[in-house]
Amino acid sequence: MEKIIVRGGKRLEGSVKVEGAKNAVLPILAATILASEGQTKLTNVPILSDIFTLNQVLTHLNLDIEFNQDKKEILLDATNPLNFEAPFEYMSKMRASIVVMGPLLARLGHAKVALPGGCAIGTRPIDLHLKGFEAMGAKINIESGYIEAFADQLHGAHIYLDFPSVGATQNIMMAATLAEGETTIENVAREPEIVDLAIFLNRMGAKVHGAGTETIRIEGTKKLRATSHSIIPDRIEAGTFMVAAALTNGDVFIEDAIPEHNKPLISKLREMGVDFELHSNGMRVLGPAELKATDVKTMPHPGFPTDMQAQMTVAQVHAQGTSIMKETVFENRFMHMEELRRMNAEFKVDGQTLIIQGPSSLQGAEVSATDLRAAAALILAGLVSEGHTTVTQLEHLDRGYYEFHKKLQQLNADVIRVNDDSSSEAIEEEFSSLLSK
Ligand SMILES: CC(=O)N[C@H]1[C@@H](OP(=O)(O)OP(=O)(O)OC[C@H]2O[C@@H](n3ccc(=O)[nH]c3=O)[C@H](O)[C@@H]2O)O[C@H](CO)[C@@H](O)[C@@H]1O
Ligand SMILES: C=C(OP(=O)(O)O)C(=O)O
Repeated sequence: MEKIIVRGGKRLEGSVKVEGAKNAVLPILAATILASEGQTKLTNVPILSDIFTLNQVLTHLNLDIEFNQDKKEILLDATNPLNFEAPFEYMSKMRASIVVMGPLLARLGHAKVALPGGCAIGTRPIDLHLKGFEAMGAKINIESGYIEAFADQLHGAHIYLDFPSVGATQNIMMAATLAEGETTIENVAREPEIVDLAIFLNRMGAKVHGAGTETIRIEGTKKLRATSHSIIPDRIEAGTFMVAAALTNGDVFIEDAIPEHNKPLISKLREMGVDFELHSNGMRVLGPAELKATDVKTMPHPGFPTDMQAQMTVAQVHAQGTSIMKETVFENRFMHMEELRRMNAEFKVDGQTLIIQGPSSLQGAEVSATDLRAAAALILAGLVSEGHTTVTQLEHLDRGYYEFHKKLQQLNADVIRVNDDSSSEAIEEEFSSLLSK
């Protein structure tokens, strides 16, 4: 096991490049199941544990996969006879693998997947995915922890989502590409990752219209073929570096960050006193000497993203004045706050709302990452804490950030990643070696 140790106090400066988006590549990998002809080539693929997990699922389903990590490129071939079952062993590792269900149902008329269950941030049901499949003619059985869906031929349908769920929009959209007739889905998710998936599907020969708006219309086709696609940059990784620059009075250029994808975050950080220079190949972020308090409410896109909530709370803890954070997307996404409390953060929790009294003078402590974005938030907090902050349970970080400590080092931060049992001499030596880099 490894841990990250942060020695606070450094101003972040320099340039950092973001990877391809985890939340875009996962559904696109699942969509390759739909191609009954040719070999798919995906580029700008991030090297993350979630990608390896989904590749295991796809390999189990009998796709041929080659991941060239040097080139950040994956080749996939789904022309073999495919299996219809994604077992618990893989589904339990990553709930996002539920997105194989729509493509399997569309391509094979049969899908059996282990129920994904909840996770640290909430219960995360999949009722909306299943309602969509049923509306398209699928029969659903839930038994012994597995969901099984059958449909000789899916047909088009008119579906209204009670909530603009990202996963349900993706699953239903993929299922509809090979359905007979036209499917309309209303109140869909509008995230940039939905648009990237629609572009990919249309390159495969699908007819998806309206992605990025509230209504998506899909004309079913008989067959889809493999294609090539470059994954969009990760707006949440970019956002995490924006907060890092904001916190440390930094001057950071975030290469490949797309301002359009991060409007609500940029707007809130501007309110807090952060300056931005927006360029065609990225953005320069200039953190102020002192951040101002601000109120934030998470919402489906184009609202403030829940995946930036934890990182933003660190900026609020560090800001002058009282800030509010209201989480409306997940019911249990404040677990990182109790870890921040050990670092001296001052706040109150009132249900789904945080009242944050800043600025807290943060003190380094041993803290544990409870989920992916909590891991990033605790490391960010370490950057502005006195002394050393040790963050454990890095398996959460590795789901969504590639070499996060190295990218922070490149920006001048004192951050190291060491084995759990490293001696204090070894740790000091590792920090000293940063000076010579
Ligand atoms: C791999 C991936 O892309 N993950 C993202 C995706 O997750 P995911 O696709 O799981 O998130 P959803 O948009 O589906 O979930 C949002 C809310 O809707 C609820 N819900 C969802 C489906 C359903 O059938 N019934 C239901 O009640 C969920 O419990 C949650 O409270 O979008 C989330 C919201 O932006 C992000 O935080 C995740 O990073
Ligand atoms: C919650 C997240 O991912 P997932 O939906 O895969 O758990 C995230 O990316 O912050």
